[in-house]
Amino acid sequence: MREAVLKTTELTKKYDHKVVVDNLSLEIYQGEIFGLLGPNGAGKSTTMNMICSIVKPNSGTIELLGKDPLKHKYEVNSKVGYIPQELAIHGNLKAWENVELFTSLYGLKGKALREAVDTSLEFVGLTEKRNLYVKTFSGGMKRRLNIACAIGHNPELLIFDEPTVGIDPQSRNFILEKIREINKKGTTIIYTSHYMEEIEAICSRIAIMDNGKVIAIGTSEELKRMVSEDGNDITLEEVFLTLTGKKLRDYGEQA
Ligand SMILES: Nc1ncnc2c1ncn2[C@@H]1O[C@H](COP(=O)(O)OP(=O)(O)OP(=O)(O)O)[C@@H](O)[C@H]1O
Repeated sequence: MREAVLKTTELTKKYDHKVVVDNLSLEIYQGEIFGLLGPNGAGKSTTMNMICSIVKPNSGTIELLGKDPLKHKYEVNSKVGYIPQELAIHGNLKAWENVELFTSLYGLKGKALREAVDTSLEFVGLTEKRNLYVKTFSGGMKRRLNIACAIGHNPELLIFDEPTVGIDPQSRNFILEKIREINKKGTTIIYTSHYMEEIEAICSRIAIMDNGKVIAIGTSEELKRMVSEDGNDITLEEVFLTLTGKKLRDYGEQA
């Protein structure tokens, strides 16, 4: 039987009276690259933030690596890496200082910390830029550094929240290759993006989320067969639009 790295049961989050994550029950298995798709405001980041104990659920449970992250906060969170949508890095620190700062939060010290910083910078191709201030970095370099800050403690689960926003195809391709490489070493990955081709290229299973609920889940082929009989004549984007509709989301209730 496959081992669930993450299990959410009826997870719910409300802001004021609006339910933004609605009774979400989800299982993600060891070794997967699991893709999470959804229109703006679907509840993807809120879900990721609850999994990482950044946002507290109103109800429901989370089991992460077999434990309740609220009861075993340090133990569980030290095995998880989170690459947030908003860049977390500091422009007035050098590249290595950023990686050291974030990696030290997971308890690494001394030689182990120095080695983790070197390995992480090397992994994202920034060794030669280690002494530069981050405010001088291009968008692609910042995105790569954002990843370096989350991998030094060798997490068992890595969560990427739209890690390729606003970067060129070369940087994007580099990041996707690196995610595959990390996964091959055994790390389970959760990946959210609006880029369907990225999700299709790297994810073994995909969930489509809308209005706080998972409305479809499966491999890319299974999702395609949900809306088209043979599944060959349809793209993932067409599946997405068929299931979630074409109404713009960022105009809220007025649209
Ligand atoms: N701190 C907050 N206070 C109030 N409302 C919030 C807060 N954070 C998120 N929301 C609302 O919750 C809903 C879900 O937001 P969330 O960021 O989880 O969506 P998302 O699927 O990640 O969207 P996107 O693709 O745009 O990143 C949105 O309506 C958003 O405005």
